[in-house]
Amino acid sequence: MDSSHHGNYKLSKAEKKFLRKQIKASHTLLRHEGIQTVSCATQSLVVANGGLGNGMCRNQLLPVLEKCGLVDALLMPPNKPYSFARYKTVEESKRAYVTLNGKEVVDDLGHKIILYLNFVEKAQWKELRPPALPPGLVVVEEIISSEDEKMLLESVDWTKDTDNQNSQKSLKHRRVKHFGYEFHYEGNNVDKDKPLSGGLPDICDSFLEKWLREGYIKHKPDQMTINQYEPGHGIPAHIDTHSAFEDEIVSLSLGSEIVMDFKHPDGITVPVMLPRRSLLVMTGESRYLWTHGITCRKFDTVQASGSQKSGIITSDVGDLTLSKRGLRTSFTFRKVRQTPCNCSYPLVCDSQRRETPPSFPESDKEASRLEQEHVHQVYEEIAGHFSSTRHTPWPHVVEFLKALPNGSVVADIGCGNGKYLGVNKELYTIGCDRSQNLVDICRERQFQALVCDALAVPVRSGVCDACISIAVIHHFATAERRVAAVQELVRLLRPGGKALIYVWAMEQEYNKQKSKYLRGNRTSQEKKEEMNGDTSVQRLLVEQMSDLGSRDSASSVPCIREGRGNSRQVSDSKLPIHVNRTSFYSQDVLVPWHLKGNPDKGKPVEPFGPIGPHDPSPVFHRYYHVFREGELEAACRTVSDVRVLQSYYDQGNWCVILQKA
Ligand SMILES: O=C(O)CCC(=O)C(=O)O
Ligand SMILES: [Fe+2]
Ligand SMILES: [Zn+2]
Repeated sequence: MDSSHHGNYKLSKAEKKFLRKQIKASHTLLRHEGIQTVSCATQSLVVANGGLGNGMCRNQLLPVLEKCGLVDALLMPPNKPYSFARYKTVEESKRAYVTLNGKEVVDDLGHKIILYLNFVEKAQWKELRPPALPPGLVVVEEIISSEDEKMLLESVDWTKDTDNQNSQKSLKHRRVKHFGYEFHYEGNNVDKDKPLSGGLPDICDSFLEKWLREGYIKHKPDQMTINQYEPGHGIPAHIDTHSAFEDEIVSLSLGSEIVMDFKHPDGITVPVMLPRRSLLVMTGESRYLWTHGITCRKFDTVQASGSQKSGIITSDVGDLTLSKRGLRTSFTFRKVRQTPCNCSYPLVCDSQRRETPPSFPESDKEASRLEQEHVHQVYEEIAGHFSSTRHTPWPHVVEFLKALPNGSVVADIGCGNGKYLGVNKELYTIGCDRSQNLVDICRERQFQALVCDALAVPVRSGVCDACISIAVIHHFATAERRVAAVQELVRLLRPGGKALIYVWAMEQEYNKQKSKYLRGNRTSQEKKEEMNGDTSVQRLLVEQMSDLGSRDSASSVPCIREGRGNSRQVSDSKLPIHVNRTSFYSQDVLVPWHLKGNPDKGKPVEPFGPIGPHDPSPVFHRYYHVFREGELEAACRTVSDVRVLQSYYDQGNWCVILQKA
């Protein structure tokens, strides 16, 4: 049967609805994934909603497909809400197309999922993942016996109240216990002068001695953290603070296997299987440069055949499925460092910052200086690259602009490269930005724009019908300055005029959904934009198909992190450097921008430390104050003559629409 020919026979309402959705699935695959479907029958099908990314297991989908014929290959790419099936013959794939299209199947958790099938030329999947483990990483399987595992697990006493030593904590998404030295999550460091009494448990001693003897580890650890993860729990991506611990960090997995994600600063993610009773050894690059973390979820994407138990999850999408997590307890052993770290990764080394990072501003003057150095100057330097990553206007901003009456006068305060200036041609729009280079880009695009500070816009009061300020006010470094920026926006409005404000949210996970900023696993094209926090990257198919009964198993559990996710030591009032693509643990942060391209545009300075041989792209740090829920609204309420019409969360941002009285 050809999907485009349904003869003269009149379709029922349900059939029409199904057809619409099937066509939509095909369009979405093309638009977002570049997968072409074809109208003539072939041996191969793409099965939308039949993917690991929306909770479908290999052993659930395969029998369904096999009812229609012999399946040659079933490719299930990780985290994707679709899979590819190749049948032995076209006859069989046609049968599948006819019988399974629109068919409801039930996944592992009893959710109903409707499949949409389309023919493709070839069942193929280009794997972008490098086939190697991060350098310096080893997983030693079966390092202990089942009996020892049992004994170690039984030795952990979670009931004992050791609060006087402050070594046991119930964090939001796992339980922890510390030995030897306590790890302080607030500062991401240990107190070297205050070892905990008792040292490491005696029970660990014989194992450590044995691993030393057999060469799995080189140093005897003096600190241990026990983490316990229920299914759905996790640990945010982080690098164990360089200045706190020596090179070698090892973690023993007990009770259940789990997949740990390693991420390189360039954006590559390598998921690594840690089987139960295995020892993860991180040294060198894998310990110092790559982040490690465990995503909060109840299922992991694993190899179906089980031939290779540990290490990197294969890139063979013909052999992936989902595995239900169990209760995992890990013993992480580290050696506390007594001298500063001198690793070869200065960009991520808290011991090797050449200059001291800026502090939290104590006065308006300091705030202004911080903004100058870590907002204005940075945008001036990165303008070209920044602009090349900012194409797609955010839909709700577009909606706001399109809803304004024709002829409205609109100011875009902090217009960047002008991506909103031409959205609605029926408006009179003027942009302004603090960066000359960005304003030049706007002018090249034939938009009206001028350079100014958002605290002093050279426009008469009350002349604007509307104003927008998208991703700007979070760059002001005190609460007073942020309110003043709102005040200035309101000053421009005529009575009844409206303003739309977007600021970056501290909460990058909201309503059980991770923002695009947090979501990993992207393609190389996506990487370019995502690397520096652009939120306009392509949406996942699973979102597009949200009305098709899909669910995102990868983020089905809310996971607000307990304040970790950065490798830096946060001492006194120094601003912490945020690790891109991780949760925020501080509201005032420096967010790195990895400058790519135009190297001839003068050698930009590297603020904290030399550019190592490992990272060819200079890094700039932009200051941000990320807003907590309600904070933007509260700031707006202190401004007179204005009321908050609407307040909402949109893809990692807090947003308000104001109206002048
Ligand atoms: O659970 C694990 O294996 C790792 C724990 C970890 O990375 C840490 O506590 O720093
Ligand atoms: Fe760690
Ligand atoms: Zn270091």
